[in-house]
Order: sequence, then C-alpha cells, then structure tokens
Amino acid sequence: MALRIEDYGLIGDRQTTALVGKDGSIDFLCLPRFDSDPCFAALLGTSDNGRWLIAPEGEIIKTHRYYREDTLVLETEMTTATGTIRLTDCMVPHPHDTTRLVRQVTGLDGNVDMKTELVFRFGFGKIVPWVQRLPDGKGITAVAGPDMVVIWSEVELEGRDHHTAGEFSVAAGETVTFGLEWLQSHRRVPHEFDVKASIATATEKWQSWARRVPVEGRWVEIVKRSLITLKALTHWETGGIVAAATTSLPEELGGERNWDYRYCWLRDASFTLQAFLAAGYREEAKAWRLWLDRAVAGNPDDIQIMYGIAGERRLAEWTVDWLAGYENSRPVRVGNAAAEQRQLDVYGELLDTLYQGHKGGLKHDENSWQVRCNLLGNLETIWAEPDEGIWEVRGGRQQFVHSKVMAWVAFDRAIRSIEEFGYEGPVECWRGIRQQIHDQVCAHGFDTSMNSFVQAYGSTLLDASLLLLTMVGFLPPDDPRMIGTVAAIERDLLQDGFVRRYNTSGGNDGLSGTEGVFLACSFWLVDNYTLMGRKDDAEELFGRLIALRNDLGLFSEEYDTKNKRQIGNFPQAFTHVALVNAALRMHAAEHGKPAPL
Ligand SMILES: OC[C@H]1O[C@H](O[C@H]2O[C@H](CO)[C@@H](O)[C@H](O)[C@H]2O)[C@H](O)[C@@H](O)[C@@H]1O
Repeated sequence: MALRIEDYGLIGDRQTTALVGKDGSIDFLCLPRFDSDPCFAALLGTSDNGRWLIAPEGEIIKTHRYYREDTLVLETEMTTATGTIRLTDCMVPHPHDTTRLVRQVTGLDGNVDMKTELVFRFGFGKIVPWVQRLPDGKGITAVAGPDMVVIWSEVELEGRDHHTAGEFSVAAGETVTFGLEWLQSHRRVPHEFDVKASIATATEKWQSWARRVPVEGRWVEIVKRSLITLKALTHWETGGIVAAATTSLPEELGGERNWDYRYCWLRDASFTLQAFLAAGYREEAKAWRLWLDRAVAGNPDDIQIMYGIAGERRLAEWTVDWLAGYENSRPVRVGNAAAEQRQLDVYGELLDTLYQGHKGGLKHDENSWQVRCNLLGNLETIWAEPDEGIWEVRGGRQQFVHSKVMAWVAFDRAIRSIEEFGYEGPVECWRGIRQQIHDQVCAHGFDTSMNSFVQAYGSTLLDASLLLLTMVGFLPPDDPRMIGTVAAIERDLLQDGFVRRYNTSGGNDGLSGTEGVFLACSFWLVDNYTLMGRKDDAEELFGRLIALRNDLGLFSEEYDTKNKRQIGNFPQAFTHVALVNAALRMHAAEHGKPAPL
C-alpha cells in the first residue's frame, strides 16, 4: 500500500517529477514528461504496479529527511539497529532527449544491510517490460513499446519473479550509487553517466536559481521552498506550468473526486506567474507569455481553459481500470474533461498576470497585446453567459459571481494597460462593459439578507472564491459588503478552522461525496485578514496553515481535518502559490510597504 501523501518527497528535472517515499521507494515516476505514462505507479495501486525501493533490510527505527539547502536534492537518513545510512535522490536537469535519475546510498554510521527492488510496469502500472542484463553486467535495460530504461548499478542485480532485486551492505564512509536513464527504445544503449557528478550538477543548478530569490522577511525559507516547488512544476523547454505532479490523489479518501493535474491550466499558471513576479523572478513570466501566445493561437473562440504542457489541446479523459487507486479511491483518471469547459475567470487571470508582468518590468510585446485584444473581443460576446466557474463543477453551468468579477478584471486590466502603458484598443467600449459587469454583480450577486456576496446570481450558497474580490480590486477591503462576506465565510465555510471551497452538500457540483478543506482558499482568508488590518488573525491562521506542510515543506491541494492528513494531488501549485502570496502580503503590510502586485 502507498504511504500517506505527506510521506512523499518530490524530485524532478523540470521535464518530469518523481515521488520518493520516506521508506526509500519511488512510487510514482512518469517518463519522459510530467504527463507521460508512469513506469512506477505503485502510488495508485500496489507495489506490483511499479516502484523502485532502496532501503535497509532490517527495521528502520528512525527516519529524518530534508532537502539539501536551496535544492530539490532529497536526503533521507534511515537508522536501524546496526547503523545509519543516507539515501540521496535527485534528477538531473536538462540532458537532451533523456531523463536521468540518480540514487546514492552513503554509510553514516555502523554497518547497514540494504536491499533494492525494481518493478518496472510501463503504461500506468500494466506492461511488464523485457529486461536484459547489460553486456558488462553492471546494470540492466527494461524495454517496452517506445520506452527504454537503463539502470546502472554498483550492486549486482538479478531477476526474480517479474522484478529485479539486489542486496548489499554499506559501512560508514562508503557509498553505493545507482543511475537511471530513460530514452526512446529504438535508440542505442547509452554510456554510463557519472552519478556523483550528476548530484553535484543538480545541487549547483538549483542553488544558483534559488539563491537569486530576492524575497526577504520572517517567512523567507518557507517561501523559498514553495518557489522551488513551483519551479519544479515548470517545464524548462516550453515554459508550460503543470498544476501538480500527480493524477488522481483523492480529494476524499475512497471517493471519486480524483483528477489528473499534470496539465497547464491558464488559471493555475497565471497564479504561479504572479507568485514568481511578486518574488522578483521575471524570466519564467517571459517564457510563459510565449507559451501562452502559442497555446491560444487560432480562433479566439477556441480558447481552452487548459492545455497540455506544450500547448496540446486534446486531453480526453479516460479511466485506468486496472489500477485500484490511492487507498482504493477510484477511478484513476488520465486526461481531464474540464478542458472542454467554459470558465470565464481565466480571461481575468490572464489579463491580470500580463498586466502585472508589464508593471514588473516585462517589455512591451505587440503580438502578446494583439492576443489579449482578440481574447477580449471574444469575452465581450460571452461574459454574460453562465459557465462552469473556477471550481470546474460538473453539475451544469451557472451565473457564478467569481466568474463575472474576473471578467470585470479582464476589462479593467486591459483599460489600465492602455491608460498606463500606451497600448491601443477600444477603451471606451471596454469602460462601458467594465461598469456594466460591476453593476450587475452588485445587483444580482449580493444577498442583502445574508449581508454577503453569494456563489451565483440568486443563490444563497457561499463560495470561498468570493475572498478574491478584494484581492483583485473589485471592491476595497473596508467595503461593508466585503466585511459581511468574510464574516459569512467565517460562519459557514470554516471547518476546524480552515476554509472549504463551498458546501458540497449543496449538491450542485455534480459529484458524490465530499472533500477536505481547500488550502489555497484558507490562505486567501489570510490575505483578506491582512488587507482588512486584522494582523493577528492573519498570522494565527497562517501559522496553523504552515504547520500542515509535510516535513519537507510540501503541500497537496486539500487537508482532511478528521484524519489529520493531506489529500488531493501533490505537490500542488495552487497551494504553494497561495502560501507565497500570503507571506509576501503579510510581510509588506508589516513593513508599511504596498502589497506585492
Ligand atoms: O472539483 C472538480 C474539479 O476539480 C479539479 O479542478 C481543480 O483543480 C484545478 C487544477 O488545480 C483548478 O484549476 C480548479 O480550480 C480546481 O477546481 C479537476 O481538474 C476538474 O476536472 C474537476 O472538475
């Protein structure tokens, strides 16, 4: 059985990622890209669906893990009755057309008997590959269909009943290394690469990026870890940003709310960019702007809310029926039907991010402005229609308040771009629409008896996305309607002190079961407290939230307050973005500086 979600650590090369368990098992690894089929899928089934274990033979009495400072190089120290070893895991950024993962065992104390077990199952835990020993006996190749994985091992490996295993022992001061390389199966088996040099390269590359972080303040280490995690989810070659490293980690243990997040949502990517910009990083924004121009090219009516990593449009959803699912949470989904949805908010998130990018120093780009004008031309014709909204409900379209507000944001940022940066466009027309949307939302999206904005026009349900209204400047934080909305959310959407997205028992999301508290929304409440001058409340909630991170500083999407564990895809960009923004906003408020962005 897979471990608790928080017991995994992330490694990656910015083409793909792997999840390494506290027990030394890599239980999820997609090759060669974030959204490829995994060759290790034990996370979503059993160890027979593929994994790579390196662990002591005897009982582990203590485990301590950490990232090498300012890197994504994971160190796991395991102590047994006979000694302590350190397992170093990382992936090596940027070798062309290949993916490399390295594992090194170092003896720290005593002498520890160790074992390794490799179970390759390509095609999402199903296909048993053809495994052969390398001619020099120093490793193996595993081949199935288009994929080849080569393992170089200082330990002798042998085939045993559809898996590969080896035993060894490590004394203090000794090291034993393993290297994995993926390549296309028609290619020649490559030469062995240097594992130790690879670890040094990965360390150096991550440090040189992370040490440029210009952020400061009390939460700098926490913010840095989140930024490194976001960077790991950013594809180095295309600039695309995936929402999370996994598919189908459940929003309810044993439930059906399991989705594939290994794609680029315009919303999530925009939020991620805002965090990078707020923290002072610009090159990611530049790369993503180019990604966006390519992805949305064509008829503006055909814009999708999400794309594949390189801008692919077809993300058809299917279920992997041979996988049992994480703790029996079925189905395991690949692809995402949300790609077909209408979500009006993405126009606002895009226009806002590009406006903030310009303010933050990104140079004028005529093509990018033309793309924005085309998108607004489309939004003019559809903003008044219902949509599936930020939460991608599957129970039918509604007149969501948040969606309308974000349509307002789209026109507002375009108008400001003309006013502040000298772009050209139909500004009078856009001013008229901006006012029309504002009036409509205030008239139909606010319930006077509840003294609160509501989820959708005419509804009496609440929604945590309403917390974004002040953050995007729709109304000031001291507006009585916003104070009333925050009070209503505190009253109705708090569960054990954290924020739920909406009330799932309202039954209009088209799904059965329920879900955990939504971590990003909880950080948005911190933001609202900060904006409203409720400094103590902000710090108190922020403190409780960061206590939910795992020992490596990683967050999934949601938290199950009853079982006290992380749930949902992991690690998730949305949550880490919200953490970064909340910390930077609190820091700015504390020092009397304007809020970042
Ligand atoms: O809740 C139902 C929907 O859940 C997923 O969407 C959520 O994740 C997205 C990626 O982080 C985020 O952009 C969205 O706001 C969230 O609601 C899932 O991807 C959808 O298919 C599903 O309908």
